[in-house]
Amino acid sequence: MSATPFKVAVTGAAGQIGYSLLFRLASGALLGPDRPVELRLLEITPALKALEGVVMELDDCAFGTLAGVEIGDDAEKVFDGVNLALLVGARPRGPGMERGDLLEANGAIFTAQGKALNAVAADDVRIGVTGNPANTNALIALSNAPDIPAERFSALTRLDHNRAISQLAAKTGSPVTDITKMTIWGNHSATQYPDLFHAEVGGRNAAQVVGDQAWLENDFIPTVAKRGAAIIEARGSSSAASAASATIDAARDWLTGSPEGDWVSMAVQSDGSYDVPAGLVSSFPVTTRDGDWEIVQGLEIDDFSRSRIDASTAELAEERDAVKGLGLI
Ligand SMILES: NC(=O)C1=CN([C@@H]2O[C@H](COP(=O)(O)OP(=O)(O)OC[C@H]3O[C@@H](n4cnc5c(N)ncnc54)[C@H](O)[C@@H]3O)[C@@H](O)[C@H]2O)C=CC1
Ligand SMILES: O=C([O-])CC(=O)C(=O)O
Repeated sequence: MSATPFKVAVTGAAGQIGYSLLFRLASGALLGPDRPVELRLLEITPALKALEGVVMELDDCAFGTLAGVEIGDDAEKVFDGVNLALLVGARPRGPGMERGDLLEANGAIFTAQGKALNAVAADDVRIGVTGNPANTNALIALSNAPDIPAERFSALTRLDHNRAISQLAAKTGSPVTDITKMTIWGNHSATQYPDLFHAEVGGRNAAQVVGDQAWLENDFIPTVAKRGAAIIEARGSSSAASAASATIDAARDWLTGSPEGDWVSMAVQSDGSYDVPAGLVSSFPVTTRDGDWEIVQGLEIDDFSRSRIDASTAELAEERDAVKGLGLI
């Protein structure tokens, strides 16, 4: 076992996602059984007591991979020397709200946390944003952390990616392990574009295997894009365990590499690839290796896909303009 613990910060650690995420991190789901993990947990002051209870439960699991836990309400202390920061803490939406409605309420959190990471995180830090609106929160955080390379920030669209895989597997009667090359383009919002034209089922083109454009347009895309709202409607609160699981999937693949011959979806700052305006944090197909990512190049984008990608990135541009107007970036 490598002796140096990998330091992982989690914000909003006493929340719903935190309650699922922390136990997976502590049990080695990120880097396996041979790498100890130290947890640094950030909460707002009134939630620290609840967080103490969660830490008691973490102790009670006696995880062999958990090298230590620190909690606090001071971002500069909690983020000191962290190798990975999972920014989860933010107010979730309720019924009838869109994720963009959270921009103002949550934007200030990511300004402060970007600054704190800039000041004290480890040189190799990677930052994954789960708190909504995730893409624009990531843009706020990276804009407030000028000394951390922008490519160290990403926002979570892996949950959408996993949802799309699950829907396609059910439709085609295939195991999820047969589905590859899934892509979520754009914003983690109802405008996102889950793309079946480049996905594969058992190595065959998914759109052709499905052979049903009406299902693709009227069923698959809206089911994936509105899954968060459907869960809020059914559960009374937003997805938590699946969001925690996707947060781990995304961070693990970022740090250890995407599967050979496949790719994953991550929202990263656009370099203008696929005519997504440079600077926006938008979801792309990416391959990852050793903590770096690369946008998959050369995919052919037909008119249908083009209009969907453009609609979602137009929404991201509006969100960027709104946070600019609020002085957050
Ligand atoms: N990107 C994605 O796929 C998904 C994102 N989400 C988002 O994740 C976020 C968290 O969701 P839940 O855990 O269900 O919410 P929750 O309300 O259960 O927990 C959020 C926690 O964040 C804490 N918090 C608030 N401000 C903070 C700050 N400045 N610093 C540290 N902690 C702070 C709160 O005290 C609370 O404990 C929400 O924004 C939700 O919309 C949820 C599901 C999927
Ligand atoms: O829908 C929400 O507000 C929570 C979320 O991001 C998701 O489940 O995708």
